[in-house]
Amino acid sequence: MSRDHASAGAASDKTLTAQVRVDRGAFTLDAAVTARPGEVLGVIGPNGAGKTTLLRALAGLTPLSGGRIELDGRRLDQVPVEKRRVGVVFQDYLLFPHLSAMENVAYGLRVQGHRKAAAREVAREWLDRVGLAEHAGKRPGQLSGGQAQRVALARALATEPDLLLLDEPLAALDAGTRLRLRTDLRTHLTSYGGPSLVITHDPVEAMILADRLVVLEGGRVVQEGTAGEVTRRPATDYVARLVGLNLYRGDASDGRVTLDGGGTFLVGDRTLAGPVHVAVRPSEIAVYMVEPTAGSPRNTWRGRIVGVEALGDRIRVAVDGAPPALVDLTADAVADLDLRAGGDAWLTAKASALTAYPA
Ligand SMILES: Nc1ncnc2c1ncn2[C@@H]1O[C@H](COP(=O)(O)OP(=O)(O)OP(=O)(O)O)[C@@H](O)[C@H]1O
Repeated sequence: MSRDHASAGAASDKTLTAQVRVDRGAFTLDAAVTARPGEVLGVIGPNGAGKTTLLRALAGLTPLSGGRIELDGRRLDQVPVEKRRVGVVFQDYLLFPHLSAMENVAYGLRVQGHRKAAAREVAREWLDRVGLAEHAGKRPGQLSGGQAQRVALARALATEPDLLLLDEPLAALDAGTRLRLRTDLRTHLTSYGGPSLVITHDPVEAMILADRLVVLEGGRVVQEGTAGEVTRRPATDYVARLVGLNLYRGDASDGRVTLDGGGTFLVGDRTLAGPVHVAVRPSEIAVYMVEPTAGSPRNTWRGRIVGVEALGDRIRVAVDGAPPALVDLTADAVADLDLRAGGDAWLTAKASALTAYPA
């Protein structure tokens, strides 16, 4: 690293604390996010949830209607955009088509006031770090998607930003390239040292890249936590679908949950009372063609098969009943049971296989 670059900023000691409000006609984003130095915050949510709006607001590209953005207690939202030291990787990278990879990376440093030679030296180092040393002279049009992504990442990191923001950084890549770059990106995010925020549609990507997840829906944070916390106890139908869980709402009393949509579940926990969620993995539900005889404490209910579809190495069966359920079976089991859409089936789930928690 050149001397004037090394002295430029210290990304590693700043915590992001933001309360962001953006009014956009019918849509309002009102979300609080925090990220510690070195922490990668994954932002997930359905289309139109406000993920990009959040990122643009943090970057200063969309004005706040309210709230504040602080880095280590200092107001970032009062700093002019060009002085914010925020690195952004956009979904389509937004590289300058007429500049070489090296000039694209050097650009941000030039804007920060680095001299041309120093900026080029740092840019070369960064292209080397992302494995593109021999492509420094190429323009974006001569690079593959994966290479362009790495130039965009190098451009964002070269400025030693206090905050790093990435909007669907791997979405534009083909599946194979995405897989390879995911691991590289995780490595770069880990060595970055400042707080970073990654928007993604892909739950697997979120789990690999992020230390903690924030789920946005309708402009609000509906859940946050580690991937494990979010997937074990989804707070909304969106999260449950994302992680492939059945999620039910109901009212608990004395180890029994009366489900809002009809039906009851015996759950293991007798201490729960009042509104609860019950999450059940599709693989924890068994299917029978005739009513099973009573065994260990379990829930048994009847339903109609409304869908049978292949899902990787399993078959996912959708059953309409009280309650409805998604069930994962092996192909052999589906053949043995002679399951087909339109037929009736009995479902069972052990009380111990249900996760019940306060809603
Ligand atoms: N320039 C704009 N003017 C007015 N409304 C906008 C504008 N951009 C986005 N919106 C609205 O803001 C809401 C949130 O959009 P945003 O792009 O932030 O969502 P997102 O979670 O990033 O969605 P996606 O996953 O589809 O990219 C949407 O309802 C959208 O219609």
